Amino acid sequence: MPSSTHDPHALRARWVAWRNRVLASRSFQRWASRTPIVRRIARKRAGDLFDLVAGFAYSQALLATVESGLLDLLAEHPQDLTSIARETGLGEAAASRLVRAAAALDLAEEVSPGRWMLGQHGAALRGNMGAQAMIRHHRLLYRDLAEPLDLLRADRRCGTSLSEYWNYPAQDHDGAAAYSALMAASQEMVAGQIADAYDFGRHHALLDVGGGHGAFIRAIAASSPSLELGIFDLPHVAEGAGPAIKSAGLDRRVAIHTGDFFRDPLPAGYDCISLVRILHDHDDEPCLRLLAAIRRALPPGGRLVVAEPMSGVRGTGPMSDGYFGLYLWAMGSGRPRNPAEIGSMATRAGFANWKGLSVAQPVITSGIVCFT
Ligand SMILES: CC(C)=CCC/C(C)=C/CC/C(C)=C/C=C/C(C)=C/C=C/C=C(C)/C=C/C=C(C)/C=C/C=C(C)/C=C/CC(C)(C)O
Ligand SMILES: C[S@@+](CC[C@H](N)C(=O)[O-])C[C@H]1O[C@@H](n2cnc3c(N)ncnc32)[C@H](O)[C@@H]1O
Repeated sequence: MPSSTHDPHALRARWVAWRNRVLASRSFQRWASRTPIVRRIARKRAGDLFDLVAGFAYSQALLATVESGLLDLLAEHPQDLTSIARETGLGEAAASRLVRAAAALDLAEEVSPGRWMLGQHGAALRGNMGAQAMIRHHRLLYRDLAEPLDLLRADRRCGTSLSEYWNYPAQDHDGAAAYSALMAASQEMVAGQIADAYDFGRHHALLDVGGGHGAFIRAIAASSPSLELGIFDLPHVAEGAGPAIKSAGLDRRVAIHTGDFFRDPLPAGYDCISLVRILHDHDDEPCLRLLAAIRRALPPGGRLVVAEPMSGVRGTGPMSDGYFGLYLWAMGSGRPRNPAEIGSMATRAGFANWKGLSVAQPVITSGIVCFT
C-alpha cells in the first residue's frame, strides 16, 4: 500500500527506502569499504552478512566438534594433529580441517604452532551439556528446514521430524523418554536463570505444570529447601519422573500428578504454579484454556511463573523469531511470544496483572510472574 501523508509511519518508511537504495548500491559499498572510519562499519556489516550466509556450515562444524569428542580432548592439555586425528578417528588432513574450522569459530585455539586447546566458545560449551544435547538434536530441525519455503507453504506441518518427535499425547513410552531426557539435559541452565530471578521460597508449595522428569523441580528444591513441590505431566511422562525424584532423595517432598492439562483439572493446594517452556509449544486458544485452568487452581494471592525464550527481550538478538519461530513452525504448533503477549493472555484468562522478571541470560530464558 502506498504511504499516505496521514500515515504516522510514512516518514520512517521513506527513510528506510532511501537507506536501502543507498546500501544496495555497489558504488556506495565500494566507497564505504575504502573510506576511513566508515570502512570499519562496512567491514562489520559485510562480516555479519557473510555469517548469515555461512550459518549452516558453521553449525555443522559445531556438530562435528561436539560429536568427534574434540571438546573433551582439547580441554586440559594442548594436542597436536596426530593425537587429534587418532582420538577423533579422522585422517590427519580431515582432523586439521576440523580443528581449524573449530578455531575459526572460537571453539578451539592454536596455543603454539600445530598445538590446540579449547577456545572461549569451546570452553563455555564444554560445561553446557544442555547446549550440546540441543546441537545433536538439531539434525531433526535441519532435516525439516532443508526446503524452508516448502515448509512455510504447507498448511499442516504434520509428518515433519519435529512434529513426530514432539507429538506429546501420541508419543509412546520411549518417545516420551527421549524428549524428556533432552529437556532435562537443557533444564539446568533454564532453572538456574529462573531461580536467580524469582524467589520461590516466598511460597508454600510449587506445582510445575508440564514438569517432565522433574529437572526444574529438583533444581528449585535445592534452592528453596522448605518448599513443597509437585509435578503435573502426562501419565507416560510423569512415570519417568519417579526414579529421578527418588534418586535425588525427594520422594517425600515431591508429589507426582498425572493428567492432560487441556482436559483434566489441575490439583489444588499449590500457591505457585510454573510453566517452563510450555506456552510457546501451543497456539493461542489452547494456551488461554491452560492459563484459565491454572488461574482456577490457584488460591487468592497465588502466582504463576512463566519461563521460556521470549521475543522482543533485550539481549536475545535473533534467537526468538529467527530460531524458535522456525523451530515451532516445523514442530507444527505454537509460536514465540513477547512478555506483554503472554501477560495479556494471562489477564484474559483471569489473572489480575503480571510483571517481567529480570533474567541474567535472556538467550536461555525469559520470565514473567502473573498475579491472581
Ligand atoms: C575469566 C575470563 C578469562 C574472561 C572473562 C570474560 C567473560 C566475562 C566471559 C563470559 C563468560 C561467560 C559468563 C559465558 C557464558 C556463556 C553462556 C551462559 C553461554 C550459554 C549458551 C547457551 C546456549 C548456546 C543455549 C542454546 C540453547 C538452545 C539451542 C535451546 C534450544 C531449545 C529448544 C529447541 C527447546 C525445545 C522445547 C520446545 C519443544 C520448543 O518446547
Ligand atoms: C517442552 S517440554 C518442557 C518440559 C519441562 N517443563 C522443561 O522445561 O524441561 C513440554 C512438557 O509438557 C508436557 N505436556 C505436553 N502436553 C501436555 C498435556 N496435554 N498435559 C500434560 N502435560 C503435557 C510434555 O510431556 C513435556 O513434559
